[in-house]
Amino acid sequence: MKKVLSSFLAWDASSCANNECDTQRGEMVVLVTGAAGFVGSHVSLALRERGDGVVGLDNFNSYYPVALKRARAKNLLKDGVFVVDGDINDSALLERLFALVKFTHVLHLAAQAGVRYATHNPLAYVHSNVNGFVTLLEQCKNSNPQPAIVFASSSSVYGLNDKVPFSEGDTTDRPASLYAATKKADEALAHTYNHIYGLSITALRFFTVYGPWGRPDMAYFSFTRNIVEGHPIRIFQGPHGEELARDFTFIDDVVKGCVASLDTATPSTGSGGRKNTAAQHRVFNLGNTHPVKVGTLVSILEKHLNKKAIRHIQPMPNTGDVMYTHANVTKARLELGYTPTTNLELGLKHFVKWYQNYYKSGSAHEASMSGYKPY
Ligand SMILES: NC(=O)c1ccc[n+]([C@@H]2O[C@H](COP(=O)([O-])OP(=O)(O)OC[C@H]3O[C@@H](n4cnc5c(N)ncnc54)[C@H](O)[C@@H]3O)[C@@H](O)[C@H]2O)c1
Ligand SMILES: O=C(O)[C@H]1O[C@H](OP(=O)(O)OP(=O)(O)OC[C@H]2O[C@@H](n3ccc(=O)[nH]c3=O)[C@H](O)[C@@H]2O)[C@H](O)[C@@H](O)[C@H]1O
Repeated sequence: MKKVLSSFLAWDASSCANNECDTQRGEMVVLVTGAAGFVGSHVSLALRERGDGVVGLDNFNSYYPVALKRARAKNLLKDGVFVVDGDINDSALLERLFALVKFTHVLHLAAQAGVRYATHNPLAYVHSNVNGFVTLLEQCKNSNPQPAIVFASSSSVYGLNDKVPFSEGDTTDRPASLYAATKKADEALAHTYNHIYGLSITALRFFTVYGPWGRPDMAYFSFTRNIVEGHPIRIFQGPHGEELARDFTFIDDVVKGCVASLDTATPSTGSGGRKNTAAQHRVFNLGNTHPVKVGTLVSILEKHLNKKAIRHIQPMPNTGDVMYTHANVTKARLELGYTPTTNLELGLKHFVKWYQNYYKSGSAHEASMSGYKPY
């Protein structure tokens, strides 16, 4: 594997041996799990572009079109990021990878995402989000040096809370979906590994992230496809006819939040499974702070696509949705310098341009969601 990896990597892993990298200067060596995914591919590119060492890991599962994941990985390779094809549950693979590369940081984004699909395939969430996370944490715990970990949690952990905007200190004990419950479990596991082993861990609660190279299972993407193809779209509403709203967050803002989290992550304090002193344990909201109704999102898409949607308004199915999300990002602003700058109007313009130029005509337009038809 060393030969295969080194021939693909555009950086010199030996320069970061013995943990001599200066993270303040951006000289990090980062394992990005879920690198062929939407968020992972964007952050990997951003890290690579500023000179950090990046190795990806992704199992290229077929939750949504694999061709899209392969196309993202192909782009990454052009910039010197090789994505290892493997599962985070494969502890032997992780051990080999960590023996080969002295990672200073792990950006853990691999997960079974999607709120509603959890009612169809709950065990996929347990496999990737719970078992997989523990397998990765065990590897980090046993590594020497122990890398600092930044991982994707979710706005969904706020569940049925109705106090808005959501702040990091709010309770998260009423998850509305199994997906949310697994992300809540991840946050609890992070606390434990920090407490016992001194692992430095940061949880990032993303709020409905969208943009070019996005996820075809998400509403903005499937709505676009259906509008373009002349199919109806379903817009969910609450039990009393209320419109649902989301704090839609543009990918470039989320990338900046991820990079700032890595840059401010302190090293873990344990080594080879032994704890020395307490290390960093942080939680941040990465949202946009301006919730928008789903119907408004559709109107913006109609404008950019210059085509009317066929709207079917329907009661929200009982599959784990919440009515409303809204991030308070004061903590992220103060500690990470995080300030979202792209509004939904502009962000969807970027997405539609990508969809029309690449996706519609590209090779990634294949259906492979294992028979699951979300919309
Ligand atoms: N996109 C959003 O709106 C959003 C919102 C909140 C949280 N998140 C979280 O952010 C992270 C990234 O989300 P995304 O939108 O890029 O999703 P994505 O599905 O595009 O990316 C996840 C990647 O992880 C890979 N993966 C899944 N299970 C794996 C496993 N067991 N081993 C190795 N690879 C595996 C998948 O193949 C995929 O490429 C996820 O943890 C997700 O739960 C996303
Ligand atoms: O921030 C998160 O924590 C989550 O963000 C994302 O979930 P959601 O906010 O549910 O995004 P998305 O599916 O785009 O639905 C958007 C809106 O459209 C509504 N919606 C959806 C489908 C449909 O057919 N009709 C409809 O009205 C729907 O009811 C909702 O109101 C990620 O997928 C998830 O991984 C998770 O991490």
